[in-house]
Amino acid sequence: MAQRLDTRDRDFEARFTALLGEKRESAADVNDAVAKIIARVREEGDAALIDLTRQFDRLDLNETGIAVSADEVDAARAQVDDATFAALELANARILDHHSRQRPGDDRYTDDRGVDIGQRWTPVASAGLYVPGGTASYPSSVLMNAVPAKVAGVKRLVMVVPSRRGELNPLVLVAAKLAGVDEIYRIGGAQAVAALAFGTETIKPVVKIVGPGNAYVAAAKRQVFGQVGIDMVAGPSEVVVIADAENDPAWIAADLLAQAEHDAAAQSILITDDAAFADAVIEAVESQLATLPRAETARASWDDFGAVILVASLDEAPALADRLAPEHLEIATGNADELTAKVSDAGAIFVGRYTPEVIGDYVAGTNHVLPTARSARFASGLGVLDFMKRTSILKLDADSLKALGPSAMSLARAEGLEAHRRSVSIRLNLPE
Ligand SMILES: NC(=O)c1ccc[n+]([C@@H]2O[C@H](COP(=O)([O-])OP(=O)(O)OC[C@H]3O[C@@H](n4cnc5c(N)ncnc54)[C@H](O)[C@@H]3O)[C@@H](O)[C@H]2O)c1
Ligand SMILES: N[C@H](CO)Cc1c[nH]c[nH+]1
Ligand SMILES: [Zn+2]
Repeated sequence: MAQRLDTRDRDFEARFTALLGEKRESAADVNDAVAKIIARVREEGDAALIDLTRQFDRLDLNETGIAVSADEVDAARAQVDDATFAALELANARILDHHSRQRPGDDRYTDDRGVDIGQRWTPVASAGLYVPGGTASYPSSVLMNAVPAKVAGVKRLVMVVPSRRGELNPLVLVAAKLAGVDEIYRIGGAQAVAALAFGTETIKPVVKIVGPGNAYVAAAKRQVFGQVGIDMVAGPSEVVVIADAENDPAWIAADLLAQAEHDAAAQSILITDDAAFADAVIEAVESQLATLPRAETARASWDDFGAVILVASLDEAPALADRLAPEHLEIATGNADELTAKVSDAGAIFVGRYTPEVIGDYVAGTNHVLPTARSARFASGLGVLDFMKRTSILKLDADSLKALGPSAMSLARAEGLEAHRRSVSIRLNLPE
């Protein structure tokens, strides 16, 4: 069962601090193994991909080819029923709509010294999208990663997805086509990340790699950073639910389990001001676990990392939420808007009793790739800006150079950089 805390207990601060410091990811050191895999892909290219895929995914790429063909993608549609396809189309359209609003604007103006100054946004030339395929497959994550890239204007979008024993979820391929992915390769793990970063005979390198994955994928992304850009390294899922006693305990229990079923290392936390309601939610979690297909995973997550925090007043909840900085925060209280305004550190906030986090996972339109492990204190969810970069633009004429140049020369002299000083003075015809 989840641990219980009460802000009125004398040991609360110590226990809450321990909860914040908890490491939920495997401590196993995968870095050395990943470094070796990356080195092999750099040296041997496709041959390393073929060998490592045989070893880790039990698939012979000599038989299937590394690339997924357009015919295979088209054939996948026939394996998806119409209702599921319609749901995918709705999700795609809403994610597209919402992310279109994130497109940044360029800026160009002339300041009071006559300097023409501004900034311009351009997309990265190519992006690699890692789609996990080890233990579960996530068509929704294909859309969440690919759509913002398309909205940003990325010209070449490359997807990698492991195909264990040759199996590929047809909905993943259908989602890739819907979102406009250009190339798909049936490889996974650190070798796929290395191929995207350095290229092989078959795969041209990309300039940015995004997408969630297991510890090997995360370590590989960290190791290739610099050669390519990466998004955040998102870890196991988490949710904090702030709820008053007016909720149906079964609804709140369902929300806690929706996160717990992702991963044994996922974390679900309830904050409430009513002890009897807390008991009722815990009871509902137990009864729902009895019929949950992924009960083993959800049970492990709830028992090992779940928590129920009792507060004297819900006014205490926003500060606790900020300290937890969760990936997802649900606020199911009568004054949900008021509490929402008081929280600043959360990846995404779901406001009110009728906004389960799961709607954000699939069809709301907001992105479900969000910062975990308290990184919402400094990071944001995946969005259009992750696929763009900003270039500043300056244009001076003789007069504006005369207006600004002398100050630049003074600062250059102060830094002992004479060539810098001369680069200005030579244009202003000033003496050496
Ligand atoms: N935050 C999100 O939005 C989000 C969404 C979906 C999934 N996820 C997370 O992504 C992860 C997916 O993990 P997964 O394992 O199912 O799939 P995965 O595709 O990330 O990993 C499978 C690959 O791992 C490599 N691998 C496995 N064992 C290895 C070993 N011993 N040595 C070297 N390489 C090895 C293999 O190459 C294999 O192809 C989960 O933790 C899940 O919670 C997060
Ligand atoms: N909740 C996950 C992100 O934390 C995303 C997801 C995909 N499918 C279902 N849920
Ligand atoms: Zn989810």
